[in-house]
Amino acid sequence: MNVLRQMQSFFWEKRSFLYLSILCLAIATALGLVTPNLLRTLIDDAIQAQHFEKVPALALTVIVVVALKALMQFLSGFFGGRMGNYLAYRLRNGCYEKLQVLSFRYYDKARTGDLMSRLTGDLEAIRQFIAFGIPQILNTILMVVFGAVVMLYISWQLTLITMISIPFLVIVALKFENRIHPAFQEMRLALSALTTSVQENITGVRTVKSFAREPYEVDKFSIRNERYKSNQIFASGLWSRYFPLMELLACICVVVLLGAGGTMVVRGPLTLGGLVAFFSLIWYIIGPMWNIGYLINNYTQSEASGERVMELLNQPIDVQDKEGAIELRTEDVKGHVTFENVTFAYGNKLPAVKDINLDARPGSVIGFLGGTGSGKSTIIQLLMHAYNVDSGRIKLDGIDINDIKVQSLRSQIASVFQETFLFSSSIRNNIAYGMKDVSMDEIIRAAKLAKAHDFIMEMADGYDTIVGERGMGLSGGQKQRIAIARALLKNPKILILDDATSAVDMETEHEIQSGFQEVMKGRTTFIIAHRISSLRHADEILVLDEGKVVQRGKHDELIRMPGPYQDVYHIQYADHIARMNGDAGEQVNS
Ligand SMILES: Nc1ncnc2c1ncn2[C@@H]1O[C@H](COP(=O)(O)OP(=O)(O)OP(=O)(O)O)[C@@H](O)[C@H]1O
Repeated sequence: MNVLRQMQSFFWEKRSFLYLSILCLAIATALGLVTPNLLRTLIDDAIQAQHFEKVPALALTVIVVVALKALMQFLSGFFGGRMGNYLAYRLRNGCYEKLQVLSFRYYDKARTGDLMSRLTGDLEAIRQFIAFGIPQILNTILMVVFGAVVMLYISWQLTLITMISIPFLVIVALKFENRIHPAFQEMRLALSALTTSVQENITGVRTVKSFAREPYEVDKFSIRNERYKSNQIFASGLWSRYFPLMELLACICVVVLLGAGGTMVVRGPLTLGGLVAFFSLIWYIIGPMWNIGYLINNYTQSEASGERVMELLNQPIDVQDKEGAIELRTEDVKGHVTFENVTFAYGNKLPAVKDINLDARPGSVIGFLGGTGSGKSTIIQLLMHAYNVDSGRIKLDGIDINDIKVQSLRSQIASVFQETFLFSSSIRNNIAYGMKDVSMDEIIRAAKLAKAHDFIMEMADGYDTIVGERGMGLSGGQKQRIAIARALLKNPKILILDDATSAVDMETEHEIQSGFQEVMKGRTTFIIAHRISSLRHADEILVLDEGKVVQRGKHDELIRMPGPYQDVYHIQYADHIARMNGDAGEQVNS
């Protein structure tokens, strides 16, 4: 119920649906109690008293009551369904919006499958509970309470016998619930393992095939499938034992009641009509009793689902706008980036970057070089305010980025990452991603600068070609060129190229970079590269090792300085250096 209270804001606007659903249900329950009484009147006052002229009117009343009851049940389901759908719709939107604003720190730990199941399975459980669970629980309470009152009115002795048998029914229902609940949970886990293996197999189909692991994958799937099957068989075994047992208990109760009730009719304190009415009421009470286990299960499951959804919605946002944060005006932004003694660690790990200082003047190009895990990407993430720094400050045009609205800061930055993500949409939409009112000419211009135009035009549908999930159907280099076009179209003040040209050949890299130089004039650019050729023209190169800057300077200075930069240069330019030395030797000899 606490969860429901937390969800209040999501359904409060349409609470009238819930009230209407409950009202219709209460009317349906009340009408349900009328039928046994009509039966009693029919038998006692019409048939036994031989007033047969009353029969048509009574029969008609029964039909009207039953029809009205059906209408009320329909309306209760209709309004409950509306309410459940509305709540699920609002929660789904709320969760998705939350996913957009959650910080990178959350995504570092989040699992895709888990988030997907919150937005689908858990929301569906909540919807079902609101639409059907709540009305059913109320229905059970109303039926048992009102049914018992009417039964007491007919015969307190028979009611007493019924009440003695009810605890047995409830105990069996709860025992069954205790066993079926873990079985269902186990079944959910088995199903989730099964779907994960299908999902991973499809996503990683190339890896599976290249390692010829198909038989292993089939075996893995078979084991999981077997587990799911066993769980299902176990659960259906429980069901098949439960219902006959409940039926048996109910029948014993009916037999005892028949004996006692029959004796009472014979001896006189109960009329025949009263006995028939009592018996139809018995099923009125026993039916909901059978469902008690299911209802408790439904409630606990939806509560757990509600908690999982609320946990997502209540997730603290690590990076968010401070009160009074500034909205940057694009035309005023110059792109002057400074890092002052910046240190940052992911979680409880050792710092990923330590004491970083840099001063990137507007329009300058800053390069980063360093081994894997040396902290290059982390510096870029911090500049985008993906995480809060642990100490030090990052400034844009002299303003601490903590004082700038996150969206406003990021809208000044365009990045091309090592791994290009393309959406399953047209190439045109992928290039124009996140931009409004972009003309086709602008898209083509950006694609030409990124050297993507020619290969796009070779495709059957050109810019309207739909790329598959994650850019399937395009080569790594082609994907990267589309990502570069996307960044160029944004025309940012700050451009980040995180190993952006790693998937294209040297010649294309050179071509793209000459395009960059043309377009990036007057913009601050950060380049992470493993190839020295990408960094040659940088105004300053920072060489990183284990999160610290170990060398800095321009290319020409660094190649003369013994150290990691020179080592990399020697490795990458061995041929060139040998050739240069050869030429120099020949010149000396001649
Ligand atoms: N999301 C993360 N959560 C926890 N630790 C991380 C995360 N991202 C990076 N790290 C750690 O931070 C350190 C620096 O990583 P970073 O990605 O900045 O290196 P890099 O120089 O860009 O490496 P590469 O060239 O391989 O991309 C590494 O030790 C890495 O394991």
